[in-house]
Amino acid sequence: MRVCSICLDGFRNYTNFSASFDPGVNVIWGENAQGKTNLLEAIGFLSGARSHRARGDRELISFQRDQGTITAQVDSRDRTFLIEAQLARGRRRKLLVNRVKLKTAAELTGIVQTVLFCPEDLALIKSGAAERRAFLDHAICQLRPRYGEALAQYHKLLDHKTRILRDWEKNPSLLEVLEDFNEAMARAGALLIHYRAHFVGKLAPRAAQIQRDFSGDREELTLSYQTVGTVRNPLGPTVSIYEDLRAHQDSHRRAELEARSCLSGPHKDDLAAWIDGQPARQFASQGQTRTAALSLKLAERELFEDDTGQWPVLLLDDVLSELDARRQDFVLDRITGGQVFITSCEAPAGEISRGKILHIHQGALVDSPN
Ligand SMILES: Nc1ncnc2c1ncn2[C@@H]1O[C@H](COP(=O)(O)OP(=O)(O)OP(=O)(O)O)[C@@H](O)[C@H]1O
Repeated sequence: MRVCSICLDGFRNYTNFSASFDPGVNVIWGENAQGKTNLLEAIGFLSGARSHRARGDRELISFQRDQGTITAQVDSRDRTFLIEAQLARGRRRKLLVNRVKLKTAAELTGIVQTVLFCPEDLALIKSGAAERRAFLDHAICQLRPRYGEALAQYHKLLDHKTRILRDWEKNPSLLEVLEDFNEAMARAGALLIHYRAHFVGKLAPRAAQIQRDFSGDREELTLSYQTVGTVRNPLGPTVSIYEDLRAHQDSHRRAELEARSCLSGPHKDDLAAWIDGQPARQFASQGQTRTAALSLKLAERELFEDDTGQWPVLLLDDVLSELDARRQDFVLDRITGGQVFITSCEAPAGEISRGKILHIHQGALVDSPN
């Protein structure tokens, strides 16, 4: 899968802009606030018509304009697609593939998939479990639609159960349905745990290998899936996970009523990370944090390829800062397979063996030496 070329008009700080890309590495460099992330965002938009940072299309349209367009030629599944996104203020957006209007943005995900790393992803290592759960959920949802359904159902049930536990003293009749909620949550929760455990089982060795390659065999990254303590075998059949969750609910019933909140379940899961045996959250340096977060994303990308047979397009925003020369070299030269876009504030120090360098200044291409 590769993005061959893109045209942007009225998108962020781009007017009448076009660029073509290499099937390998594309380094997009320029000073601050020139449009590097905007370009990455436009490429990311081709997958699912979503931006990783805008809250709506309005933010994506240039300040002085009423509409903006992204047009791209993409090779995927041995075919060529022309993708067009027409964004307009006060009107619904239009998405077209080969000039045919799409019914849903999800149809784009079948053509282009992307894995994005941005500075906010450092939170994957340094912040609380919620960020890591969101990473797992996002990755597994893209691969397994059934997981997305179970996740949505679980969160709906959790909201209801939270309200029951909060209000039961005022309204004791609510307790009559508590068991039904527990039962349904254990069913959906068992599926979540099953999928997460299998995903992490495949992700962990890949991420560990990538971290070793990155650091010249100096660092060992260990990932471990942490779920409800009474689940004896998260990799086992969902029926036994379900039974363990039910037993756990029974033993915590009184505590939950007293606490008036839902104390445990897969909504508290974590993906714990250690570097050389020390918890990464407390002890990883800036560079190690960046490397570990990136190793997770690169491992996710490999699992995608295993599953679909195509490399997703890799978008790396501001990944090079804080990395030493060896780690920069790994990013620029040793990420193999698939197309990669990397933004940087500096021109690459050395040659890049395969790929293209695009210099961006005020939303325009300055030169492209190779
Ligand atoms: N809707 C918009 N219309 C016009 N300009 C916009 C719009 N949204 C953002 N910009 C501008 O685009 C410029 C470039 O933003 P971008 O985030 O791409 O910078 P960057 O090159 O990645 O910079 P940095 O290296 O600082 O991260 C900013 O000055 C921003 O104000």
